[in-house]
Amino acid sequence: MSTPVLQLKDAAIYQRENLILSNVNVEVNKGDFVYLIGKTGTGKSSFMKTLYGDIPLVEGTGSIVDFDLRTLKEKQIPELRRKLGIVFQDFKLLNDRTVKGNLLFVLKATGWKDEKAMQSKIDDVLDKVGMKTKDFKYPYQLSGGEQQRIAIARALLNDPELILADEPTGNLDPQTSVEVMEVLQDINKNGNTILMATHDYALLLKYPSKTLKCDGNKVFEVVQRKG
Ligand SMILES: Nc1ncnc2c1ncn2[C@@H]1O[C@H](COP(=O)(O)OP(=O)(O)OP(=O)(O)O)[C@@H](O)[C@H]1O
Repeated sequence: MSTPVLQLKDAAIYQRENLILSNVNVEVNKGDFVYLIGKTGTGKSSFMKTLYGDIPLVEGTGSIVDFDLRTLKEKQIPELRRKLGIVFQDFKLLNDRTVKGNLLFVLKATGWKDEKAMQSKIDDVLDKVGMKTKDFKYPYQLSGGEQQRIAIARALLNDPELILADEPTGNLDPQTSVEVMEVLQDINKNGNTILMATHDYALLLKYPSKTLKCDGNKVFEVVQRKG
């Protein structure tokens, strides 16, 4: 049986008073890898922002990792984000501390206290993204692809029920994009659910999966043709 981790029904998404997407009906189930595609300005980021509580949902219904987006309170947002792993195009690592420092910062901010448990979690997530030997480096000493791997490791720290990746390969060259995509594919195969916004059609062709498209203020599923 499929277990939904995200469900939007007849939802409308606004940026201030501007309607960006309407009649949005979307379901993402546990274990899925789902793409969200669409031309620039069609609402992919607005859609993602609604999911992590940056834009309030004011029309329709929406639930994500057991939070009701319509009744979500400001003070629940950190708790929601703890259950989500969020990966951005521009990595958003803290440049004043090492890779390990970046990961420790998130663990401490989310209530972890036991030093041994934190070290073991850091080793675990860095291993998953193939960066275990680079925990002493500063972000500016890493390539873009390596920085994105660290951002993915950071997203995995609290065993998220859903990973939201907004253009995770947007700042990377094609070869590095494929490498980062391989990491995302691996963690999906290991059971993580991923929703990834992208405009990189080459990745879609290379790694076909369920695809939602934003176009003309709507979101609909597109069927990818084989061959
Ligand atoms: N803070 C804002 N206030 C008002 N309108 C906004 C705001 N941010 C974005 N918009 C508008 O909302 C629409 C959708 O933007 P959004 O960033 O969601 O698109 P996108 O598909 O993610 O594009 P891109 O691929 O360029 O990131 C655009 O018309 C944009 O101008």
